[in-house]
Amino acid sequence: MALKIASRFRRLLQRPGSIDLGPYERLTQLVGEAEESVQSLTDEELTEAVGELRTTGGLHEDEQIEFLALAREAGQRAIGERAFDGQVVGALAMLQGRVVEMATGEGKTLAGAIAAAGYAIGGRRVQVLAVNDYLARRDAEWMGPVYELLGVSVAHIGQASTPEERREAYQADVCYAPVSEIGFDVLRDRLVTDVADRVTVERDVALVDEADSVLIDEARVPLVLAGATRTEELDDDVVQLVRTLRAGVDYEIDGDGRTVALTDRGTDKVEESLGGINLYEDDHVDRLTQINVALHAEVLLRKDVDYLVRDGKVSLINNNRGRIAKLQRWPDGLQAAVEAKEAVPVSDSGEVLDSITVQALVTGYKTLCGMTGTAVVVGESLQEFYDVEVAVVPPNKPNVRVDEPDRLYLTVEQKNAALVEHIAEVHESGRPILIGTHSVEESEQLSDRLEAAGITHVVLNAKNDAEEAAIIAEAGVPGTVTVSTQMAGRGTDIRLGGRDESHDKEKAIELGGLYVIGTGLHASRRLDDQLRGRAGRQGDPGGSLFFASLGDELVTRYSVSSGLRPNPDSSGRLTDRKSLGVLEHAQRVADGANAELHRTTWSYHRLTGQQRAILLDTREKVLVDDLAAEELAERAKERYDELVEEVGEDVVKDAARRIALHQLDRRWTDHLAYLADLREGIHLRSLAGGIVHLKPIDEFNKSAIASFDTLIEDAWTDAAEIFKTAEITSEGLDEEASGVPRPTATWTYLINDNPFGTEADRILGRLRNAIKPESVSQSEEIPAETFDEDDLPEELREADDEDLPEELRDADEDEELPEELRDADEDEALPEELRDADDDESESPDRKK
Ligand SMILES: Nc1ncnc2c1ncn2[C@@H]1O[C@H](COP(=O)(O)OP(=O)(O)OP(=O)(O)O)[C@@H](O)[C@H]1O
Repeated sequence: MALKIASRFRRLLQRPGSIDLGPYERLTQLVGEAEESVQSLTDEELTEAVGELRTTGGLHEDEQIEFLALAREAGQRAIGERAFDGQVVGALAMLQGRVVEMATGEGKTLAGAIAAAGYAIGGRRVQVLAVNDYLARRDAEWMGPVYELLGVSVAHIGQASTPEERREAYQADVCYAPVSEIGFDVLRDRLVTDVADRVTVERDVALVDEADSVLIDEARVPLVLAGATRTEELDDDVVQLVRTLRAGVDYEIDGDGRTVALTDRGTDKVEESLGGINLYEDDHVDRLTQINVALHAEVLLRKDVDYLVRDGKVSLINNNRGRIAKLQRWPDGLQAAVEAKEAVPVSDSGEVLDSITVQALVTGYKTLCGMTGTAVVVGESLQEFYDVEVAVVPPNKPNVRVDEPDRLYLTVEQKNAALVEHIAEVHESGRPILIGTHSVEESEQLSDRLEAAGITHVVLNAKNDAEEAAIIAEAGVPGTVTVSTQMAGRGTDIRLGGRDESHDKEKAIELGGLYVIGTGLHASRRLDDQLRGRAGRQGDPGGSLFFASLGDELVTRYSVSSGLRPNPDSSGRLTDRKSLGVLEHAQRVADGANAELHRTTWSYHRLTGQQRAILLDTREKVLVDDLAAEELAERAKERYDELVEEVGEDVVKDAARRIALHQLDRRWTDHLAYLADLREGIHLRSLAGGIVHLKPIDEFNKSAIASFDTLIEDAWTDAAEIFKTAEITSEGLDEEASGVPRPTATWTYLINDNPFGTEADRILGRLRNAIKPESVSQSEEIPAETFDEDDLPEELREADDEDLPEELRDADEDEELPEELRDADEDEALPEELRDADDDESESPDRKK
């Protein structure tokens, strides 16, 4: 009874959303007691003792205790780190499929390695999902000696790994890899025509590092496999022409800054420049598409914010991480348009062969666990989407970091001035400062301001992860000012006094430790906390402070500041509760919007995932069995028998397999394109307030099911037709001549998705719809996009955007919205599926539609 009460009491003390750690703590105590008996073992005996625990059905409790005692000893011997109790508790929780919250610097790397090894000894195969190449390699190598002593094989994968290296790495007991690389391998394996070409293994245990980033923030990011079809070039005259167009006169930017379109005047100008053609005639559809795509690239995609130009190539910046996303590209003509804009060589374009979201990838594992510094606030989402619980492990030494209250200013300019002044003041004392910005562009602007103020500093701007890690590791040296985007150099320990703690560590402590300054609040408190968490590691002193202004994107997008009566002091600072409340409100709305968007996206992807599983089931039978030969022998019997006679049964079976695989893949690619169109059409109809009889998701599912219904049967019918006339000799099938060519090249990328398709999908879809209304069902209900200048606020009508004062350039968004939407707090006026939707990812309804 007493025990029960104690346990209830303990539960009450536990952080909300976290599970009770009591059972793990009791086991950890037993691990401590078992430790002495393993200390006398030689290294060989230790490895042998772990080997004896190897089993196939997972470790029982007493085996877990023994294993953890051995693992603790192995950590001590191999890398001089004896796992603290908290790390053992964390490892135990992960071994039971939990996501563990441990603060920065508490040693997640070792805790994760112990858990991974524990799974491996229990007969499971583990993939540690890292956030980038650098961390995958670093952790695999760092923990390598521990694994070795435990007799557990370990490997890692990075973007540069060859197929052979990947195949071998996946075979290891524990494989560290960026989540995107695993996803791309899964997609590529999906397309093989020979089983021997596969590299991945069955997805068994996923141990996710930075679990909240991967499972929540990036969950809806689709990983895409595209195949080359042709090189798209933009005509130079189109590129030149678009450059002469003027904002607000020849084209208008949509209220949410996400779409752009020609005005009537702009259309006239373009038509005239192209020799008096009518852009809207069927003959000029390609031209119109080119113009619109080029315009989008020219005015909406910003160099150094959306992409960087390096080594003659356009690299996308992953906005979630503020770093270059290698191998990413925009689909279809958009990439070519940006390449033309930047005058770099045009790369191949292609079609989407398959795609999978991070969430769908992760839910494909049999067991999921993970670790992060900030999990508990997304505990409910983790439960909802992945059915995993969070275990919050308290820090080894209490956190003494001082988090100062946010400093709010009226305008962005006032905030920036105060920011630089404050940095200068603190820097004067020599206290090490780490400044977190939201984008590479912002980092560079701040850098200019710091330079003007004579403050020596280093800037991390999306170069490479290893370099960033090396720079940020030195951020704790007195006198250092480091400017960094939120995620740059993450996973790197910032020690006071520098990487080896030899540069005035004592002074750094005396000065109050690392001081983290945020240049603006993030869309979620959790992201703020990630930045703060870089200071005050392992009980070190430290501090944090965020600056904000009512002009920040967070506020202008998600909150209402117009009803306020701000009363700033002479520096523009606001200290009244009501004004400060705006920040919290904006973060709450943004958080809610993201959660809703996540839910909606997932609902759109769930059916596609189920359909993919059905398709893959058939594909697998074709690949490993003789299903294709059986089907085609039945559907084209005469030809089949004839060919067997001519070239032998093995050749015919192989040809049948290749033809069938091609047709299944072809149909799937077309189906995906159809789904993208479908989402687009439904989205536009609901925005237009057209006749929508069903909820958008139901409408989508109904059509998607109907389209998939006959997909496999249609693929067989086509395959049989092709088989009848295919070029098949004793050498095998001539794929090209038979009309079943494989893609000449494939590449992968990832994009920020929203339920209605990627941004580029949407632009292209809209273009298609505007141009060819018959291509989308019920499209007559979709009004063509027209931009009526008279609807614009006076000062925007004729003015070139560049001529406007800065606040107006961005501020016009609100003005453009109908009254009831301007400050719409809970988005009541929006169509249901858009309520709370993240503006960043979805379109805000404006009156043009
Ligand atoms: N048991 C231990 N004994 C001694 N040092 C340890 C132990 N565990 C971890 N460390 C050290 O603590 C530091 C932080 O470890 P680690 O980088 O794994 O933390 P983390 O929790 O992953 O932090 P982040 O949130 O930045 O990823 C490292 O320098 C590591 O060597």
